[in-house]
Parts: sequence; C-alpha cells; structure tokens
Amino acid sequence: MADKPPLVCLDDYEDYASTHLDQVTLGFFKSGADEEISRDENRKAFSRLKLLPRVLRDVSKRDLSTTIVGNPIQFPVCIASSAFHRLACSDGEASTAKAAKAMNTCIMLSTYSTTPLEDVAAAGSGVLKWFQLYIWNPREVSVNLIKRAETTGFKALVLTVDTPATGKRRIDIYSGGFTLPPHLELVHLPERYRITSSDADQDYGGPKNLLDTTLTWECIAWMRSVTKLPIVLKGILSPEDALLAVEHKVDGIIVSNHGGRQLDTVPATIEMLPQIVKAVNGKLEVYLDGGVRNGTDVLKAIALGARAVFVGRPIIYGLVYAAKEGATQVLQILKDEFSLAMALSGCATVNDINSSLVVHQSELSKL
Ligand SMILES: Cc1cc2nc3c(=O)[nH]c(=O)nc-3n(C[C@H](O)[C@H](O)[C@H](O)COP(=O)(O)O)c2cc1C
Ligand SMILES: CCCCCCC(=O)C(=O)O
Repeated sequence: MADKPPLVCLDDYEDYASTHLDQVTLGFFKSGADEEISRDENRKAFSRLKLLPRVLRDVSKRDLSTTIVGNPIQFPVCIASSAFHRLACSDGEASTAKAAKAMNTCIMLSTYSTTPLEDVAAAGSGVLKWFQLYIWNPREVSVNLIKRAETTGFKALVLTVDTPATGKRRIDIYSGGFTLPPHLELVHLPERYRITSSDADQDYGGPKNLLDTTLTWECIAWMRSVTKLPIVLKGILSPEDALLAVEHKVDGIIVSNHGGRQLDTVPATIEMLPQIVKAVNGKLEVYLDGGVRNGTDVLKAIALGARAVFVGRPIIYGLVYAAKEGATQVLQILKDEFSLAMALSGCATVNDINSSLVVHQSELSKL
C-alpha cells in the first residue's frame, strides 16, 4: 500500500473510488433516485444538528460497546447491506465479512451479494451476521435462502420493505441500463431463473418480475411460519409504520430511505428518527442508516435514540481502496471518531449519550 495516499476521513475513500472505478460502476454505487435530493439531504440534515458538549466528566476510560437484538458488538456502527461487492474488489463480500470480523461488528449481507452466503459465513466465522432479505418470486426461492442463512449462523433476517420496485436512478439509465459483467451473477438466485448479461429484459442482474410486489404486513406472519430468526424491518420512515411494526412484534426497525435510492424527496433519516423513537416507546430496537460519515453523525444518531447505525457506500469505497483492509480502515476511522466525539462531549459509555447533547440549529437562539 506504499503507493497509496493516507486517507483520514470517509470522504477521502469516496474521492479515491471516484478516480479509480469505471464510471458505470461508480454511478451504480454512488447514485440516488431522480434528483438525488434525499441522498444529499441525509448528510445535510446531520450538519444542521449541533452538539452541546458537557465538560468536566471523567472520560478517561470509554466503553463503546453495545448489543443489537441481544448480540454484542464493539461499537454501534455496522455494515449495511449493499449489492455486488465483487464490483468493488475481487473477493467482494468475503472481504467485507473479514472487515466486520476485524472490527468485531455486524455485517448485514445483501440478497444481491455476489458471493454465496456460505462463503461469506466462512470468511466471517464467529462475527455477527444478519441476512438482508428481498422476497423473490417464487417464494420457495426465498424460503431456501432463509434456511441457508439459518444453517450458516446468520442471527437475524432483515426484510427490506422500501423496494416494491427499484427507484429511478438516472445514471444507470444513461449508462444503458445497469448490468452485471459476464463474470458475475446473482449467486443467490437458482440458476434456472438467472438471465445472461446480454439479456435486454432484466433489472439489476435478474429477471424483471423477480421482486414480490404483492407484499403486505401479512408477510411478517408468513416469515414467522418459515423461520425462528429475529425479524428486523429495513426502510421504515413513517411513525405510523413504526407502530405497525410494533403491532407485528418484529424485533427491530431500521429508519432508512435506502441511501436516497428509492423514493426521492423523502426526509433525511436523522430527521425522522426522533418521532419514530417516540412512537415505538422502547418496544423494539430502532437503528438508522443514511449519510453517516463521521463519528459526530454516530453520536447524534445514538443521542436521538438509535441503538446502532449502519453504513452503506463508505464500506464499498473502502473495498475499492484496499479490499478487506480498506473496509476495515473505514470502520476504524468511524470508531476512532466516535470515541473522540464521546470524550469531547463528556460521555464515557454509550448509555451516557442522550438527546440533551443535540440541538437543531433553528433552536439555538432559543436556548
Ligand atoms: C450500491 C448500493 C447497493 C445497495 N444494495 C442494497 C441491497 O441489496 N439491499 C438493501 O436492503 N439495501 C441496499 N442498499 C441500501 C443500503 O443498505 C443503505 O440503506 C444505504 O446505503 C445507507 O446509506 P449510505 O450509503 O448513505 O450509508 C444499497 C445501497 C447502495 C449505495
Ligand atoms: C430489483 C431490485 C434490485 C436492487 C439492487 C440492490 C439495491 O437494493 C440497490 O439499492 O441497488
């Protein structure tokens, strides 16, 4: 790595990837839907929140650890599910799992992984793994995936609920429709359903009608009938849906707008977090993703009630920089920055972090 520049913050990894990936692949990773308003808002909203630190508290020893659905992690930053890591580095999701293991945190593996979940489980043996589920047609394909995830030690199923169809990502259309290169496939799709890379009638490497668009809240009961694993819903933005998640007794929800890749002009996730935390009133765990790029972002999300945060694009950019080492560096930077932000705001443990630390900039003059 001697020929590589020192990278000190997560934006440096994005800059590196921007100059080292081909434009089509970069476009797929980087893009949001339509005008990319929600993608950008996720970050801007963090900067509109200001921190009010407390001083003269003993922060000499800091404990960043926590649990998610009962499983310990070293610090409250986990890897969000994202598709096609072998477009970022040759070992793809196996490298990602090794990074999660090196940093003792959770990897959420995508249904759209380019590495079979058994290989990811072997690469990340002993580390906390969640499996992100898109329910595919026919349902038996998804049942089979759920069983394989159970057998290989995944500890929760994360049902993505914001994708009854793929958002309109203009860059992918300008580039002629996103396709996987011939050496990569949707490995979790049985061969008989796969399409070839030259097939015109396809959507992100699969046939067009692959996603089950009939899903309703009843699918939670269906999932319970086929698995005993905890269920987490990813893609909740409305407090009403958060209450329905409580009613359906899921184990957790991820406040997420899919990194701004689905419905554009939805609010930033950090702006919806407080209302959702209030609505669920401690009855399930609430996590957040979208635009987390600094230790201070992590501090703000935890202060506003998230149990942990997940990061998407920065992990991919870390893989582009240096495979497992690059993704590990990204996580290490977030961990160090979070630890520093805790010290500088007077928090020795994650439990010390609370909402009194965060003020919206519009409220500052009223203090
Ligand atoms: C390139 C890319 C692929 C993604 N693939 C998936 C996926 O397969 N399943 C899923 O639930 N979410 C997917 N997401 C959404 C992420 O899980 C996450 O919600 C989002 O990236 C968080 O925002 P951030 O990138 O700003 O951290 C993807 C996001 C990106 C950028
Ligand atoms: C047909 C759904 C394709 C989704 C591909 C992965 C994903 O979630 C993304 O945001 O991209």
